[in-house]
Amino acid sequence: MAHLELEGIVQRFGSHTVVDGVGFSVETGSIACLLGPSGCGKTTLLRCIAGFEAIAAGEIRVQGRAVSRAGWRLPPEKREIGMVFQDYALFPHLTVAANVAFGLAGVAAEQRQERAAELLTTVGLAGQGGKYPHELSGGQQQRVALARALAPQPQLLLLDEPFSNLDVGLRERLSLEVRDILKSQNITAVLVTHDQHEAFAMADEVGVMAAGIIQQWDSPYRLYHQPVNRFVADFVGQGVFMAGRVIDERHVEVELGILESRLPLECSQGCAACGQGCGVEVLLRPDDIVHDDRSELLAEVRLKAFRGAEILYTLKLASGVEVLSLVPSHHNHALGELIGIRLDVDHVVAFKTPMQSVVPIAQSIPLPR
Ligand SMILES: Nc1ncnc2c1ncn2[C@@H]1O[C@H](COP(=O)(O)OP(=O)(O)OP(=O)(O)O)[C@@H](O)[C@H]1O
Repeated sequence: MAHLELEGIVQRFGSHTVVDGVGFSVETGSIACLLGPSGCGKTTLLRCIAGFEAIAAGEIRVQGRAVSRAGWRLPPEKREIGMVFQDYALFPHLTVAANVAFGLAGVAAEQRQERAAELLTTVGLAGQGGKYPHELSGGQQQRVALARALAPQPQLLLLDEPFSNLDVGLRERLSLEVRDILKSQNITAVLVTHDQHEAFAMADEVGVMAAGIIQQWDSPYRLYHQPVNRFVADFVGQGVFMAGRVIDERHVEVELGILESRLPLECSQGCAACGQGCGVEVLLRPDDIVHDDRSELLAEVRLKAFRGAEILYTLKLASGVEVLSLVPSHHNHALGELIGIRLDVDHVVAFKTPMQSVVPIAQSIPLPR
């Protein structure tokens, strides 16, 4: 049985529908993430799960038991749900150990201390229980907040942008550490974030939201490689769309040549019968364009972003269209330089162009070396 189930959830503020018919389920021990741009309704949905917000329609169930329906909700304190917030929300006048033990009302003092110490060890803060929150770094404070949320052994943990106050490096490391902790304790969790790196580092499944609707509920891998619509393709990962024309179910012609797909062409919007000549926009990720000195096909370096092991190049083709290419950073080329590229597309993702028009394909005229 799924640990958490949402069915047809609608939530409104006045006439503004913020969550519009959302449904998904999360298995026990699984980590799910709601990912989307600011204002898409993800925090509101998390608050509905926690019981802080009422719902206008649908049903939320925790371990098969309804906790919210239109016109009724189980109060948050009766849901056995733990929460971790963006701002840590620690009590400044209590020690770290006392913060962690706070949720253990009704437990004998000695056991509370033991449990707090045990949780602080779990989150990598052994021996720090006597300190006050202001004596800790942001990352350490968030670990305390996690330990405090885990103290009462909640059935379900909800995390609202838990790492967004931390710097990028720490954010990624802590997401992985928290994932480890949750997995080791088989805790079911739902995370809300607008940061896809955080979502990908932590979650087993991700729901990409826009305008109150889950656009795609999938594994991080499939969201990146098989986005179901242009919104998901744009929001998740980087890439460009290039005009193309379908040749057959495994081949699409774009200005760079003919793309051959190992898997049958996946055209969105139910375009199963993508036929010859059908106009499409093909998603090209930076890893689909490979730098190859031996290639006849040249592109001009317009921008470069050094990323340590790799450089993300923005390359201009002869037609003026720009594409992205992720290249090992020892291939360090200057702006304006012409470099050889070739396509290495494993799986072609195409979106039907409006009106099913047959688009003209620019010829891939080789740039002069
Ligand atoms: N209490 C409220 N009263 C009225 N409108 C609200 C309330 N809370 C949120 N909203 C509106 O609901 C919409 C969704 O807000 P929500 O906070 O759920 O989005 P979000 O995706 O979590 O965004 P962010 O990443 O910026 O937190 C926004 O348009 C917001 O202005």
